[in-house]
Amino acid sequence: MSLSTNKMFYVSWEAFHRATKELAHQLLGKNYTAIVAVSRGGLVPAAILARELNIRVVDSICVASYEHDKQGSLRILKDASIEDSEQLLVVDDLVDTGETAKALREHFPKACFVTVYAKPQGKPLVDHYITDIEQDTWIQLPWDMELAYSKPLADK
Ligand SMILES: O=P(O)(O)OC[C@H]1O[C@H](OP(=O)(O)OP(=O)(O)O)[C@H](O)[C@@H]1O
Ligand SMILES: Nc1nc2[nH]cnc2c(=O)[nH]1
Ligand SMILES: [Mg+2]
Repeated sequence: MSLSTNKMFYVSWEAFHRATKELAHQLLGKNYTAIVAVSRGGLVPAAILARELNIRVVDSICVASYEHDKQGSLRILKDASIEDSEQLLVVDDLVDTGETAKALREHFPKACFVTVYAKPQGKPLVDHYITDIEQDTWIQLPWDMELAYSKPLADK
């Protein structure tokens, strides 16, 4: 979905950290040995999961989604150098339409694909996620926001 919706789900750094740690709890004890972060959104949860699960091998795959007529296809700008395996965690911040997840699952068919947030359309494509978000809601992530003054209600 695009940012045309006015339903927003605002995520603070603290809430993002808490939800990602909850994801780490779900993955603990499963013996993952490496992480591939789906850049850019997956970089932040990947760092948190690497710390919590004591995983020191962390790589990234850099992708860009096409817009307009080629919607759904994904361009790999830089591939990961880690091989696909059942001990590999592929991490993204969220799944929306599922197009990114679909392409990454094809790229890493053995790996475990996880996100922090999932919308209904993309949910079947993730192995683990923490928070359900409605399809028509835009997730505002903390790195896309800044603190700003808010007028008192009486002045609005
Ligand atoms: O399920 P989908 O509809 O494919 O959407 C999910 C993808 O969209 C966002 O990335 P985006 O392409 O905005 O780029 P970024 O991570 O570089 O910000 C998000 O980080 C996921 O990777
Ligand atoms: N920040 C953000 N990026 C997205 N990419 C696809 N869906 C979303 C969303 O809801 N929020
Ligand atoms: Mg992304």
